[in-house]
Amino acid sequence: MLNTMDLFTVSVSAPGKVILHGEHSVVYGKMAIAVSLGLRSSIVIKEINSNREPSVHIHLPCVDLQEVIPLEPTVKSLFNPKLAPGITGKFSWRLPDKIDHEYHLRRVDEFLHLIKPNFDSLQSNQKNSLRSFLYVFSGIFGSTHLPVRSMEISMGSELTIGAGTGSSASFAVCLAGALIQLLKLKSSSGSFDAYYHQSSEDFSMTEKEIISEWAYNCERIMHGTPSGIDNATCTFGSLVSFKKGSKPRHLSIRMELRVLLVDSRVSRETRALVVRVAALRQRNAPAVDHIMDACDDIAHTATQVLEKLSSGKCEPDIEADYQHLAELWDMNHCLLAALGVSHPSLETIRAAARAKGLACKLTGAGGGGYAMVLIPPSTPRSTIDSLTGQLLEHGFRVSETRLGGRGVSVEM
Ligand SMILES: Nc1ncnc2c1ncn2[C@@H]1O[C@H](COP(=O)(O)OP(=O)(O)OP(=O)(O)O)[C@@H](O)[C@H]1O
Ligand SMILES: C[C@@](O)(CCO)CC(=O)[O-]
Repeated sequence: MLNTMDLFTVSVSAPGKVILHGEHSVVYGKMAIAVSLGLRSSIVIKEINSNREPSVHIHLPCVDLQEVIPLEPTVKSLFNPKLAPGITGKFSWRLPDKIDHEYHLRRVDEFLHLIKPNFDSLQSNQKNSLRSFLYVFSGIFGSTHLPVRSMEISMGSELTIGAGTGSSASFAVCLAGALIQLLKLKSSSGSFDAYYHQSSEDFSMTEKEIISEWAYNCERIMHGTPSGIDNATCTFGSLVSFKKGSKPRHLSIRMELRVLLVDSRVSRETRALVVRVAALRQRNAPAVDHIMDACDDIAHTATQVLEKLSSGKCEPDIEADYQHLAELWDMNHCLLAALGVSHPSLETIRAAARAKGLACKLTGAGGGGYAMVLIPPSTPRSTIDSLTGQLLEHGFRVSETRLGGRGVSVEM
């Protein structure tokens, strides 16, 4: 019999991400680099004693959703996920890349329709959050013998949802991280199958790889064919480089780039912008291919400069290295503008930054969304405050944040 001593609470956070270089060109096989944001999502899972039917109480204020999911039918319908066709053995939570994704997702969808007959009338962001929750919860706990009990789960985020800063990956990384942390605590606490003799307070590299893969599966639920760069960046933090068809590469950059992250408040659709670039390329293939090659060179050079800056070996060059980065940001923005994915609001932000001697580029698909202003360490506080004031007056949203911070972490 479990007593209150066995009730666990876990708290986990994960960053959002921005693309530093390689947006659009990554679609054509070039290198992209993304970096974690200082803005984070967080989750708290609290096991509770309840006299009512054992249930999971989910509170997702960012998508305006509050749900109670009964545990017993969840266990019956969704536990024991299957391995993908052609793979023999038994599924384990350590093998998210081996799950029969389509089948498990289909079971989750059928189950949600069963317990929530009005499921189809929910907004699509609410549906995706619920699907992702049940998918990961049953995928992880459904392959263990650990007893599941009533719990309260609540999630918050400092990120704007659906604006290109990786809120979906950050959400999924938090979720998978917290469930794995709970599993660690439960299995190290008693006489259950001991996955861990001792539960550590943070995630190991192997656990991070597992978390990133669960989050990748959630990204598939949200987007269909994600590249994998978002979940990797939100999990590992720091800098991730990515090329289509290869595994994302985690680069350990021990520095934090300071930026002003400016929300143009112009909504845009990534898919439409990608189509616009494809159409431009169809009419002007050689010119567009040269632009993509130039973006690729910029991504490679920027990686080298960042690695140099982070090595800490060359103190006297810091100013020059930041100047080099600024130059690369400027060139990259202009190349993206040549592809037709800037926007008057992004140009207004850039002009204000340039008037203060600061480099600025759009990030993500463009056409609106976010711009980033690079703030070298020597920038006077008064310059940052004055630029922020001007941008706010134009009606933009501005957050001063750091890029390149820690990835998924257990909060004390
Ligand atoms: N804090 C959260 N709580 C619940 N659901 C969330 C939360 N954050 C993100 N989501 C889910 O992620 C979806 C947003 O994914 P979407 O890819 O549209 O935006 P993004 O991840 O911010 O942008 P991008 O993928 O271009 O960086 C939401 O619709 C919701 O389902
Ligand atoms: C524009 C794009 O390169 C980045 C969008 O964040 C599209 C993609 O990589 O799928």
